[in-house]
Amino acid sequence: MAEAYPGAAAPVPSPVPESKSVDAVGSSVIPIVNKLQDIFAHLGSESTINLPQVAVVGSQSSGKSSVLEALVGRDFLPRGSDICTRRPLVLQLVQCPRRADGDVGEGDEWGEFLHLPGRRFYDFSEIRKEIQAETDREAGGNKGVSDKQIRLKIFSPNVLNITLVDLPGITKVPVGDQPSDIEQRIRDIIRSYIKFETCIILAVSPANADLANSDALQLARIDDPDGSRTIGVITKLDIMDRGTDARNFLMGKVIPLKLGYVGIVNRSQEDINQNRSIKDALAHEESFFRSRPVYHGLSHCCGIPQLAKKLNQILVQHIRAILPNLKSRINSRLVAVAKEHAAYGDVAESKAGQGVKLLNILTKYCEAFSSMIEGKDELSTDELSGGARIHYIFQSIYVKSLEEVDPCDGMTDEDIRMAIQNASGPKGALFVPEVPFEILVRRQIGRLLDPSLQCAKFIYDELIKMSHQCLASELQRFPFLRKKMDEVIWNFLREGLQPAETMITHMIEMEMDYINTSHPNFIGGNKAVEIAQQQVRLSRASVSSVTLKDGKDSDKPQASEKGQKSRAVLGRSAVNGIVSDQGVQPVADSERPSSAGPAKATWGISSIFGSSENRAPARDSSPNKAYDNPVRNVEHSLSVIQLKEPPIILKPSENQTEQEAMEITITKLLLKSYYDIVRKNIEDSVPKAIMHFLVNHTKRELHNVFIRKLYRENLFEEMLREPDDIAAKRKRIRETLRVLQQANRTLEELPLEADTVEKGYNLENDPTGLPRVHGLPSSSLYASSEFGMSYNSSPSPSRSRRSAHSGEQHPQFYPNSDANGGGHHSGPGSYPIIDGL
Ligand SMILES: Nc1nc2c(ncn2[C@@H]2O[C@H](COP(=O)(O)OP(=O)(O)OP(=O)(O)O)[C@@H](O)[C@H]2O)c(=O)[nH]1
Repeated sequence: MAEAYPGAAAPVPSPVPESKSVDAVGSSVIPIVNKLQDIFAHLGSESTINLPQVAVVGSQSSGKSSVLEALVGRDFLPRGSDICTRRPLVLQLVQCPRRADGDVGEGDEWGEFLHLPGRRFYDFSEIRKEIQAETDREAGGNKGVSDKQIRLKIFSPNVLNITLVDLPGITKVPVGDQPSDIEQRIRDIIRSYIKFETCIILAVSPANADLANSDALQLARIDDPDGSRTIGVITKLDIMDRGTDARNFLMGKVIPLKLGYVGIVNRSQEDINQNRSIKDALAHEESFFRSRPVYHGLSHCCGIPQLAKKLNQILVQHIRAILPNLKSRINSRLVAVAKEHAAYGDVAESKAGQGVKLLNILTKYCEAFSSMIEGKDELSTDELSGGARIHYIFQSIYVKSLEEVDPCDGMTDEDIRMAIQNASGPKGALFVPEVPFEILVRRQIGRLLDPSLQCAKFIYDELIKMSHQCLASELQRFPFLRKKMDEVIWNFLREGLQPAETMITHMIEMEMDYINTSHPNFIGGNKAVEIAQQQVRLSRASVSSVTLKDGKDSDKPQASEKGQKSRAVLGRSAVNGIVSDQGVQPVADSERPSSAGPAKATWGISSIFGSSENRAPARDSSPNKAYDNPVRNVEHSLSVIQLKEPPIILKPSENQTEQEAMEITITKLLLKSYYDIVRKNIEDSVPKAIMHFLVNHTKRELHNVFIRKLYRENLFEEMLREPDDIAAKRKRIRETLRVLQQANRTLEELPLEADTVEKGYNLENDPTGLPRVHGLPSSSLYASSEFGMSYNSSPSPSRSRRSAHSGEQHPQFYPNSDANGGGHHSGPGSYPIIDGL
């Protein structure tokens, strides 16, 4: 039992039963925070609730450490009239698990310093000594100040995970080892903590100094100009000058603060010297306010419990801010888990039930497969899927690749020349024969087969991929069924691939089999010759201009003659005038094909050139000097001319004649034109064949195939057999769902609960079922004016109670005299002191 304080208006009954543990700062928020932590844990996230830090600032000896101690409820900080706090003390309260029986014993609460890892301080007076010793170690023994923190953790089942910071007090005149700029240094240390938006500032000002010039308020205002996180704490109300009081200040009339002020009476130095406990100090404080009529009606801003209440309110507001986000996270998780739970479904027992289930799965699978192909499935925004991938393969891979291929790819001019010479047989290259064009174009068309078959294979692979994705989560339950379904669909797809491939092969073979040179889009021989001549003329013009410049042209009559001969052949079939344009003599009339008109080229290939009439005259005109010359030469020779043995492999002579160049150009033009026609046909019809034989066929027939192969009564049991771990998983997911639903309900209730805490009520742990007021003395002596109650020095036990749910308070005066008998825990005796460590 506390010793009576001098000056107390009346003997103060014991605030709480000695054995009863009292509450630490924010303890009323603990249940809510614990619930939230549970919810976070269920979300499987690392996130926790980061509560704001609380820092005490003020001038030296203003009572900062005393306020902190009272809030924590244990004696462990060095206090005194001289400078005590010389290094920032970062005090982390850490909630540790409660014993199974719920009791808190001596060994359940301890302190640990960062600089002494692993050492637990169960004796709190030892903590104070270590703070002093550690301060001296860093800042020296002679009033020196250091910004190096001391970090202390207090472990207890009764605390909220919150950080409190005790800071050195502002001083003006350097003493001891303090440097000349001590005031600025201390201000800098303080600001390095209070500048953060998440820091609640307790600006402590002693009432026995000039409040209007408070260092604490002045400093807090710099970092919190609108006062949204500053609580003004006025200490030493008990030692104000006689005749003065802090009423106006507490009411915010002098320097207004959004969060308001709280007036405090801490232990005096004498009380500390006499080892008066915090509990006694709180009782004394209550008695003080009760005995000072000037503070009546200001109960909401008087006393440590009110300060605790204000802090609780801030914590609750902070928690409230977290709730909406948490709610939406829980909701979306709930939706996902509920979906997963539904996927596990129930176990069908009867044959009929199993049949329905199996049929259902097969039908759903086929629907999902079709939807995926048609693009009605859940549309991904990350990548192409299903049918869109098929389209991509057709257009962006297959068609694009074909279009990029040069029709003469893999075929050099020499190849073409060789083919022309071979096709001409022994007659020499009099005309461009049709045969090499056909051979070459066939060869190029044949090259379309591989990419077309590959395209079909790609689509087949895509369908296999889709089959994996269909009903993936639902079929996890039935691995045997999944395996069987995979087998069926894969076989079926393979069966679909075969006709598609055959069709593609046929289409290419058809194209190769009949070269339709009458195709309306085919360039035709005449046009090809025309273009080829233009090309040759252009290239020759550029060559001759170069040679003329060199002045060497006239020096080479042989070469010119040779050119005349080859051009003569071209001249016969080419448009009149073109050759002479090049400076070559026109051939004799007798050598001209009679029916060749000037606008009609007669290259001797009837199918290409459209008219077969041209062919005969062309043949008639074939004898020329080139054929006669060797005979003449032999007749005139007198000695035997020995011929060289022909080599085993014969290649055309190295020099390409102009006629040959022209023939090559024409052949290439024809090739390109015809190849383009075929390519377009194939580009169009290969995707159609694949869609018809493979994709759509699968879509149409899959369900029937499934039913035929898998829907057998004797297989139901086997098909729907679940692996053991699935049952366990179903159980787990059901439990997760239940927990999440619970968390969701808790979140629904939390705002109401938070509301209660914010108003200062906590219905928990009250044996009478009456609302126990946290952070606010349940004694009506402290009845809040916000509830229309006032401080009363002559308490009446007969005051009525009002429901906490309706936001009303239950005034109780002296609990021991409470007629209803519920007062053993209320009134000064049940004063909910902030303790618990
Ligand atoms: N009578 C009375 N004395 C008080 C009150 N608050 C603090 N004191 C005394 O004032 C002195 C300074 O208190 P501290 O809590 O050490 O003050 P502080 O602001 O932490 O001091 P420094 O850390 O040195 O700046 C101590 O002797 C306390 O007992 C009060 O409300 N009334």
